[in-house]
Amino acid sequence: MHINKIMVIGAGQMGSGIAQVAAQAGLEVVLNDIKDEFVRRGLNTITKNLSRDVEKGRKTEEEKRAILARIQPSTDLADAKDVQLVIEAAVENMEIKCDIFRKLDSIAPAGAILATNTSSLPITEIAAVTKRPELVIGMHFMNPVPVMKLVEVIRGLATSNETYQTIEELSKKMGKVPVEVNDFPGFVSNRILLPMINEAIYCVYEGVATPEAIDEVMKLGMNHPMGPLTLADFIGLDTCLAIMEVLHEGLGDSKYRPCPLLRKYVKAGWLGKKSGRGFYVYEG
Ligand SMILES: CC(=O)CC(=O)SCCNC(=O)CCNC(=O)[C@H](O)C(C)(C)COP(=O)(O)OP(=O)(O)OC[C@H]1O[C@@H](n2cnc3c(N)ncnc32)[C@H](O)[C@@H]1OP(=O)(O)O
Ligand SMILES: NC(=O)C1=CN([C@@H]2O[C@H](COP(=O)(O)OP(=O)(O)OC[C@H]3O[C@@H](n4cnc5c(N)ncnc54)[C@H](OP(=O)(O)O)[C@@H]3O)[C@@H](O)[C@H]2O)C=CC1
Repeated sequence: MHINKIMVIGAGQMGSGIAQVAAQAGLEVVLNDIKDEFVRRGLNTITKNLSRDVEKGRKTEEEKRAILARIQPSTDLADAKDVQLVIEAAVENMEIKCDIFRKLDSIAPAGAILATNTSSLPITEIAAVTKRPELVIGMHFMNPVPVMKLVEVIRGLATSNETYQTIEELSKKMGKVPVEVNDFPGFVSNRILLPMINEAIYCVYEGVATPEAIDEVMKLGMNHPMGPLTLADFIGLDTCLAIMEVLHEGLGDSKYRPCPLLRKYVKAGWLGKKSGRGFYVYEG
């Protein structure tokens, strides 16, 4: 299927990044969130990223303007009425995602693909709330989207080969490398990454070392670009907790139990970089 117009739902750190790379690839993008101020915040992030590209000589001012002109703000899901693809990147919450997919199923044209950027939630279950499960798929980008090469493409039980191929091609068009995985809790990326992050949080909880020391060990000792606690703050501690809950419940093994300190931080509203405080404090 040829795709030239898409909707991205959720203008947070992931949604804004996805909208940016899609517009850079020449697609018309409707960027949707529940409040206008969230859409504006997303557009500001995109503008900042593009301005940095212009400063570094990677894009011209004209290219920047053309990319921004392809992104249309929206706070109404009904704007999905003429798109060929929706990529949902709202919060990691099954009820919210199912609600969005139910509504989209009645709004988006027949034949439109409904993709989710979920980090861990079951694609098959999200697909089951629609009457088009063959057109539902996981399209899991990595943070920060403009920089990271991977898109994990997750087939639900009913996802058709045609849907898979369309998303595979589109990921390449967006400058990404698609990797096919099946629908299991946390897929591959977060099945492996999040237990490491959770274990790092246990190290803080049990007083094994300070957050700074733990991050130094993993950066200098394992050559990770960011230590696991910096990365947790970067992902968002609410998202990290949601993923651990999915692994714990979905795989039924106590080795995936979320660290109580992670729960406590999320309850306190310490969500990491996006809220100004997590394992570290962030200015501005
Ligand atoms: C939770 C999930 O479901 C899945 C996930 O996404 S898990 C998270 C996966 N992501 C990671 O693991 C990221 C790990 N961290 C890194 O790779 C690096 O620290 C990083 C790429 C984020 C930053 O790299 P760095 O070398 O430390 O910093 P910096 O020099 O500032 O940035 C490198 C480049 O990335 C760009 N960049 C950094 N952050 C960016 C952002 N948020 N948006 C856009 N571009 C960004 C910079 O402009 C810079 O570009 P140039 O070199 O071309 O000028
Ligand atoms: N953070 C990461 O590293 C990664 C996250 N993901 C996944 O991407 C998704 C988004 O994560 P992320 O961008 O980090 O989260 P953010 O909290 O940055 O952004 C989520 C955005 O969605 C909005 N939102 C909430 N409910 C709705 C709704 N019903 N309709 C439209 N928008 C809504 C939020 O508004 P409000 O602020 O009001 O809640 C917010 O603006 C999650 O599923 C997450 O698991 C995938 C890969 C990496």
